Amino acid sequence: MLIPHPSMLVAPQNTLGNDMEGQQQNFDGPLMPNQSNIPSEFVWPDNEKPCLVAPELKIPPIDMKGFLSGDPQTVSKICAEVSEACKKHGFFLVVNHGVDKKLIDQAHKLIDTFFCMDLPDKQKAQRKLGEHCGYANSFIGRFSSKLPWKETLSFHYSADNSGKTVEDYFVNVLGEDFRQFGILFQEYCEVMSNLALEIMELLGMSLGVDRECFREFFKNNESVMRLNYYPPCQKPELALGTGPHCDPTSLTILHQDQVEGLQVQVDGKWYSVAPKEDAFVVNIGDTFMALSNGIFKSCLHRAVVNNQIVRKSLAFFLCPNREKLVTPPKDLITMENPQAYPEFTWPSLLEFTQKHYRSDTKTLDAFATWLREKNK
Ligand SMILES: C=C1C[C@]23C[C@H]1CC[C@H]2[C@]1(C)CCC[C@@](C)(C(=O)O)[C@H]1[C@@H]3C(=O)O
Ligand SMILES: O=C(O)CCC(=O)C(=O)O
Ligand SMILES: [Fe+2]
Repeated sequence: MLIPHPSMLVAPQNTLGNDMEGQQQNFDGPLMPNQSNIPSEFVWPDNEKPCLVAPELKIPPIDMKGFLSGDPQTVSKICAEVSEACKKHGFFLVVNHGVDKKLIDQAHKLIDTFFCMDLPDKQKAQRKLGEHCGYANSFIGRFSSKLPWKETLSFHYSADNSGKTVEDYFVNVLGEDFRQFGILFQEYCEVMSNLALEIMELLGMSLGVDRECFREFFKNNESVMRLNYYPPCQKPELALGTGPHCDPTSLTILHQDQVEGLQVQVDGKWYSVAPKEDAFVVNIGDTFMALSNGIFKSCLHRAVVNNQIVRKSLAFFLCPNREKLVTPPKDLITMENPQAYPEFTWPSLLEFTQKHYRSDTKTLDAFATWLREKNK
């Protein structure tokens, strides 16, 4: 039986406002950006409080067009840069990516439009306990302390051509008035999925396996798109927009607006990743770390907040189709580097992170223990 991570323990009679029918209620915090004091549930312990000014992490800008059309020498240099970054901290930038700037700008504008709506209208998409899609603020009911200072809207994207999952989500959950939202984010997710598959070719070559190996694996991905909205906080030195975590997913393609906030931990120190309008920040998640047999790293990162201005980010989380077995290509399993993690499917890891464990640097190891216990 897995002992729940301490910060997962939620008082059964829950004094913090969520009804026991599993509806996540709302909590002041990020909904009251001008209040001078912040609820104690949003104050992080001293050892996790943010350092608001962190040295900049120098990560390589990877020229995607240069990779896709470059000569062998260019491709080899790019693969070496990606391999070095992914073995060290799992983050790199992608530039010259071919994504229309207008599409990105429209997506950011719709984040503002949605999160500036009245709370009851946002609550039409209210996320339910145990589910990872929908509208959430405060994350009350998930965690009893160390709450993130943010509002989020998350929804599924399915790469198979069966339908328009994103467009349908917005219309079905929020109504016909949101069809334009759905059309925009449907296109945004399709573009992200295509970019992710190109990056999978790059990661395959950087690991020395067949270029098509991971592209094929993620071809019919069932991914998650998340809109992050970080209201100003009057005590930014006490709070965190997103707490320290490793993404449990496979690959994250993040577009930050022009407000600083993303930080990555490297060798125990926090570094900021400066926003660059023409770049996506790409990072390895736990699932891809397992696929790479531990060679590429899924690393701790977080988002700090400020007391002046809203910060927003668009995060596309690539996830394999639910049927896929996450197990490394045979070439990555050697005597020197035996299989690091038991094989699993993404839905089982997702369930673990949604119901049993708060994501950190040990998620995969704790998940392996949980799987062994479950399968005894
Ligand atoms: C499948 C998911 C769970 C989270 C959203 C996507 C991918 C990233 C995960 C998350 C962002 C990692 C940090 C903790 C988390 C609780 C959060 O801050 O939102 C995670 C998301 C979630 O469980 O809702
Ligand atoms: O908003 C950011 O910069 C990072 C958010 C993040 O890490 C996440 O949503 O997983
Ligand atoms: Fe993340």
